[in-house]
Amino acid sequence: MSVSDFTPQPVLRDDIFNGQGAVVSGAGSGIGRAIALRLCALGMAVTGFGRREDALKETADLAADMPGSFDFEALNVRDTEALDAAMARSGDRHGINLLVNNAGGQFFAPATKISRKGWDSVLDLNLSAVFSATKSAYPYLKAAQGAVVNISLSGIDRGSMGLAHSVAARAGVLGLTRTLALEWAGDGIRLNCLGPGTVVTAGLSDEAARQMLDSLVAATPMGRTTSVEEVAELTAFLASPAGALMTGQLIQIDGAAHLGPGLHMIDGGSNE
Ligand SMILES: CCCCCCC/C=C/C(=O)SCCNC(=O)CCNC(=O)[C@H](O)C(C)(C)COP(=O)(O)OP(=O)(O)OC[C@H]1O[C@@H](n2cnc3c(N)ncnc32)[C@H](O)[C@@H]1OP(=O)(O)O
Ligand SMILES: NC(=O)C1=CN([C@@H]2O[C@H](COP(=O)(O)OP(=O)(O)OC[C@H]3O[C@@H](n4cnc5c(N)ncnc54)[C@H](OP(=O)(O)O)[C@@H]3O)[C@@H](O)[C@H]2O)C=CC1
Repeated sequence: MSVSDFTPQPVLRDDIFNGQGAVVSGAGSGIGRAIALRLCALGMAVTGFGRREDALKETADLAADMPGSFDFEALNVRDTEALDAAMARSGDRHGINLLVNNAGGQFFAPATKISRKGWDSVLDLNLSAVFSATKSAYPYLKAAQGAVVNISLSGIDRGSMGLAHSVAARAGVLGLTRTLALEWAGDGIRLNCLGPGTVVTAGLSDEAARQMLDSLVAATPMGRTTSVEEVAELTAFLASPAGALMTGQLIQIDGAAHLGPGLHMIDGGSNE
């Protein structure tokens, strides 16, 4: 098994985001925290969203000496009213040059074991909340000619055992991303999806996930997991002038897992 803590060589100028603002959901842990910290290191004023105030506070402590800044709002992204109000506060404070819709997750279960309520919960978190956040950030993104990065999964085009709800939601996000890339191109707003492969975070730390890890790595042609820093660097790249003509894309950062023998065939649930 090869779990990666690979840290990419920085490729962006240290002050590239000075004077710019971002919102990152799920910034209190894992991928979202790594993205928030990288943006702060590059001079961005970042607002983090998440339900757990203590986790967001830890991110704020880690960002304390960085050139940018980190403030946060403890909220549930599924609460549209709270989301709209927090987005407006952040936008009014420092503008929104970048929105990162990272908060998300699901449970592994075969479709026969997913109740309608379970389906609705996963769709609400991983699709509808992304729509709400993006729509509510629109005036600020337009003013800044900004960018949106939606954190998705790799391999959503070929399905994934045990993830019917989540793959359907992420495919919906890709459709939304491409449609808004067309509708908002005239405003100078760009939207892209990033599809990480397996990333070892708290979200993948339960016993079932740990047991799957060897198989997940074995099904990844490049033979290792994706590090949170790699996802963060690519997010920053997409927000930078280097990504100026990139929009409507799903970029899979997964060591070719989506092409390989079958991350998607590893069964996280069982019909029994
Ligand atoms: C093989 C390829 C692998 C590629 C790697 C993929 C790696 C992906 C990793 C990650 O995504 S990391 C992030 C991980 N973190 C999480 O996933 C946690 C996220 N979970 C949640 O936020 C919530 O659990 C939820 C899924 C959004 C549901 O929230 P809600 O508060 O609405 O839930 P509940 O009210 O508790 O339950 C609603 C409904 O769902 C049913 N349910 C919950 N868990 C299961 C389960 N394990 N199996 C079946 N059903 C489940 C629950 O029973 C409720 O339905 P009813 O029973 O009331 O009908
Ligand atoms: N780890 C992996 O292998 C992969 C992960 N992903 C995706 O990357 C994203 C980040 O996952 P990862 O960092 O691994 O896992 P984490 O569980 O560490 O991160 C999920 C984050 O989302 C936040 N969140 C979840 N639900 C809500 C909600 N209703 N309202 C507000 N915030 C919420 C959580 O904060 P809080 O609990 O405080 O609300 C948490 O910070 C997710 O969308 C995940 O599906 C994609 C591919 C692979």
